[in-house]
Amino acid sequence: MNSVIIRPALLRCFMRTQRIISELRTHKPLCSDRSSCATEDSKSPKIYTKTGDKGFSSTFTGERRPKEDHIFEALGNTDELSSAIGLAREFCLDKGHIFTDQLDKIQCILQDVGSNIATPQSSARESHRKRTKFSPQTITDLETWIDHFTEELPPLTNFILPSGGKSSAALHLARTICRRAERSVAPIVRSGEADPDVAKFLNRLSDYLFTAARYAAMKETREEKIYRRPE
Ligand SMILES: Nc1ncnc2c1ncn2[C@@H]1O[C@H](COP(=O)(O)OP(=O)(O)OP(=O)(O)O)[C@@H](O)[C@H]1O
Repeated sequence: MNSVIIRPALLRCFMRTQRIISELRTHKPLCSDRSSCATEDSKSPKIYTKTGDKGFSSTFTGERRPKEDHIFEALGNTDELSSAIGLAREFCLDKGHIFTDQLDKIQCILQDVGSNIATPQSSARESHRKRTKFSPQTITDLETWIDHFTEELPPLTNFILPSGGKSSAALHLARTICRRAERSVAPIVRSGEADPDVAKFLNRLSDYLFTAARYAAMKETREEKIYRRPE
C-alpha cells in the first residue's frame, strides 16, 4: 500500500487555506435558522451555512455581494483552473513526468490568487492586506520553469492544436481556463481592487501551461497536431 507523504510546503498551503476559509466564515451573518447553521462551538461544523442560498456571498473583508459579482466570477474561474490543473497532474503522474511538483505548487499559489481576489482593497483593513499579499516571486519561478522546458523543446514553426496525449491535452485545457481566469481578473485589477501581480501571474501561467503541454507531448513521444488549412 502506498503511504501518504504530506510535504511541508503542501501542509503550509493547506493550513493557510483553512485559516482563510475559517476567517471567511466568521464574517458571514448568522443563519436565521440557527439549528441548521454551523456555530462556533459545534464540534464538526457543517460545510453548508445556507447563507449563500439567496444569491449573495461574502468577500474576505466581510462585504455581502451578489453571486454574479466580478469577484465571485473570478474566484470561480480560479477554482476551475486549479481543478483542471489537478486533473492534468493526475495524467502527468501516471506518465512519470518530472514537473508534477511544479503543478502542486501552482495549485497552492492559486489559493493565494483567490485570497487576493476575495479581498477588495476598498474595504480591506491592514490585517487583510497583510494576510493576502501576493508574492511576485511566483512569476519569476514560472519564468524559470518555462525557460527550462524551452531549452529542450524544438522551436515552434506551426500553430499547435491541443493534442499530444492525455497529459498534454489536459494541460492545454487548463491553459484555456487560465485565460478565462485572466480575463475575469483583468477588470478587478484595473479598478485597483486586486494586486496587478495576480494578473501577471495568470498571464505567465498560460504560457507555462502551453510550454508544459508541449514538453509532455515530447517526453511521451506523442505527435502534436498542427494546424493545416482545410482544402
Ligand atoms: N458560486 C460561487 N463562485 C465562486 N465563488 C463563490 C461562489 N459562492 C461563494 N463563493 C465564494 O467562496 C466562499 C466560500 O463559498 P461558500 O459556498 O461557503 O459560500 P456561500 O454560498 O455564501 O455559503 P453556503 O454555501 O454555506 O450557503 C464564499 O465566502 C465566497 O467568497
